[in-house]
Amino acid sequence: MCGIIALLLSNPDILASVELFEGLQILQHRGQDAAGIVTCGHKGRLYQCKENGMVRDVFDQENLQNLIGSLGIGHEILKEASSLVDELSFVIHILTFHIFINLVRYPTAGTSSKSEAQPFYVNSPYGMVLAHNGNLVNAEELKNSLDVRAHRHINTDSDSELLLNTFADNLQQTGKFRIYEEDIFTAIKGLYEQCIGGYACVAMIAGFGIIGFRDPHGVRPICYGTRVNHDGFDFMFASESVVLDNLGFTEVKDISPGEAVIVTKQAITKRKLVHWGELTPCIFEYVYFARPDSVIDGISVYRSRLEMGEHLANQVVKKCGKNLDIDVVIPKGTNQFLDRENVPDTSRVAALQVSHKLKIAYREGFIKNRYVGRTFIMPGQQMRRKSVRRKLNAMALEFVDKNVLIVDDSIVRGTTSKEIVQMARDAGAKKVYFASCAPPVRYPNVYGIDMPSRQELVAFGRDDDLIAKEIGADMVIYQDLNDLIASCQKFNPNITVFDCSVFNGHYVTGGVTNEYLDRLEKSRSDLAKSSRENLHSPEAIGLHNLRHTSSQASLERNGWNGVNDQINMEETSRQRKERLKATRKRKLASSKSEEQASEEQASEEQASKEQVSKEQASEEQASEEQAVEEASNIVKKPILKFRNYTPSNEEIKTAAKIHIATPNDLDETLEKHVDRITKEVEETEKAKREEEDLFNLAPKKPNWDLKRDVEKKLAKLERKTQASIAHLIKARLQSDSAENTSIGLIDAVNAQQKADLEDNDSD
Ligand SMILES: O=P(O)(O)OC[C@H]1O[C@H](OP(=O)(O)OP(=O)(O)O)[C@H](O)[C@@H]1O
Ligand SMILES: NC(=O)CC[C@H](N)C(=O)O
Repeated sequence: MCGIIALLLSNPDILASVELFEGLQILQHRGQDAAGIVTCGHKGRLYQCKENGMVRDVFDQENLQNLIGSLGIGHEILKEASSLVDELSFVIHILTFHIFINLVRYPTAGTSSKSEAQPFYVNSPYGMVLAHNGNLVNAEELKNSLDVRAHRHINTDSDSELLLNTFADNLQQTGKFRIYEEDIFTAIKGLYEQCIGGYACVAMIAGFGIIGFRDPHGVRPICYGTRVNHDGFDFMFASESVVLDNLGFTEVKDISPGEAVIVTKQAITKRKLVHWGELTPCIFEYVYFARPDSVIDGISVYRSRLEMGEHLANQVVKKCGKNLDIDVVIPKGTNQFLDRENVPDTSRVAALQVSHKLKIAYREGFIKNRYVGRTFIMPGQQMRRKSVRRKLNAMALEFVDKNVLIVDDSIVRGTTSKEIVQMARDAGAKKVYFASCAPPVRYPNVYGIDMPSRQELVAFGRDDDLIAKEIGADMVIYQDLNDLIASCQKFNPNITVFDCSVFNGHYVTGGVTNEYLDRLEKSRSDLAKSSRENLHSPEAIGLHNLRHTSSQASLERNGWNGVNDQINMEETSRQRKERLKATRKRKLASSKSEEQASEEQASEEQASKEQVSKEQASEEQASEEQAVEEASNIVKKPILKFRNYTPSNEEIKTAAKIHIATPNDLDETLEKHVDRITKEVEETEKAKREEEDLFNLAPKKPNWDLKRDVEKKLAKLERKTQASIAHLIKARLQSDSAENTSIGLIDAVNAQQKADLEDNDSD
């Protein structure tokens, strides 16, 4: 699963990267394995930073500041890695983590190399980048067609590269030197017909704008919103509405299936391009993936989870009947702290409702360590299992001598349920019942959730009793699929079908054959990935940046998604600051000419003499600032500016200019705003035209064949022209109110004019 964002800011001097970074942090629960941002600077040049790791590991103040431009797209991804064979090999791999991460991680499509981290880039027919959430089921056919028909070189196994190249190829077919919205719509319409699967995409065309589009069945979520401020209007696409809410965007809408929305500095244009699809959003978003404070396709995720709890309580009563002997309802886990980086406590909302409905006490018996990420989206079975233990801690008091009902959002591989049932027993529970808000997961997901192998699903080929036995529970109680659908549909009855493929094996897009599922299983099961581990897989060419070392070091320190989390925050931040300092100095040194460097040295020496009484630390600081200032002659870096949001990252906070929007900022309607901008543009254009007229007095160049004959006449004409220009300038200077300062200049012009006239007469 991935989180995607695209942002266009009206003020060209504000860095889009800052809010893209904030947005990706808010979407961290959708993917923990890699993150990337690409921005577009003033001259249409693209800047990028993408790397393996959590958002906080990939970006820092320096690389955010180097992501120049007021528009950009961001992406974070969940990838999948192989299971490690046994506990011993797990330990070995943790110790040699740099090798581990290069060899065994694996995404939903393609490999896990950095070069396959999104966003992807192509340079033809325009500079284009794309990021997506989802998965294509006809990737092989597409790849073949792009090669044979379109002659496009596809360098990775990532389906994002295929989507981007299909889009680019379709644009190329329009044969235009400059594109317009119409051409983009034509290209995306073609893409809808060529690409089968679930995909929500954001793209950016250098120097043009940003684009959001969603597959014709609307399987994966994507929404957009606008924000009006003093500079104009800003526009953002995001996977979940919570990002838009947090960053102050309003008028939030979902992109409908088969629709595309194009946003430039001048206009927002949207169009539904195909009508053969029907909105079938993935129901697993509501069950597990999305944050409760998001609204997807008109359905509040939080409300749908409450409703799931209501229905689940009915199932408990149905299954236990008169023997209902539960003392306490306990959710799978409760976060130790509540802050914006937290992953959602998916089971908690439903568990509260179950307790309420059954009138049985609710207790938070499992406390979560927030530094350990979401285990379901972690690489490898051993790691998932170990992480559940590290992440959750059972409070014995809440379990001892009790019959407990543990409520979780889902049981997929059974890793979590098995571990926590055992933890409950170890803590002294008498009986352990396990209730799941989702029905049994029996089929693979092919639309972007990494559940590729039927064999790995604990419910595959097992009934409820066998599942209970497998996870060690006294009883397992599942949600009914119709009840799950009703829980979501209640809040948007217009949605008649959901993608429930993991529960019923029905794939709404078509094109998912048994052969495809077999292929998928063979290539992406934990077992298949584990044998890949031993293969050497060199890095493919990709647009990745030079941060491998630091990022790998960070992974070595923090472990994969926080699994190995002996986190020493101070040490981490100290090392990061040192790295930053060194990189900045290196960059400055290499980007300056020798002359500049020696000038700088001289001025640095001067500065240090003047400050000789100050402490060494502050001297260093000053010279660094001076160097940065000089470097800004090469690339002028705009100020980081946050709006409607106070950053949590201290480093960024100190470097940023915080601007909290007042209600007045939002008073203006979009229409009024656009009118105002139009007027401003017209006035500027008019002024420009008037200015230009003065200089259009210069004669046009003669035809070369006539030049010989008219050369003399031309020379005379030129002198006369000069005299006229001088005359005009003089007239303007005389009318100038600051007469005194103009006198010298008028005399000079007079003299020049006189000389010209004498020269003229002599002809
Ligand atoms: O049966 P499994 O294969 O273990 O998968 C299901 C579990 O995975 C998820 O937890 P996760 O730790 O990923 O998410 P959370 O942080 O939201 O609790 C989910 O909430 C279930 O507990
Ligand atoms: N989880 C996802 O949405 C995966 C996106 C894409 N298929 C990739 O593997 O990069």
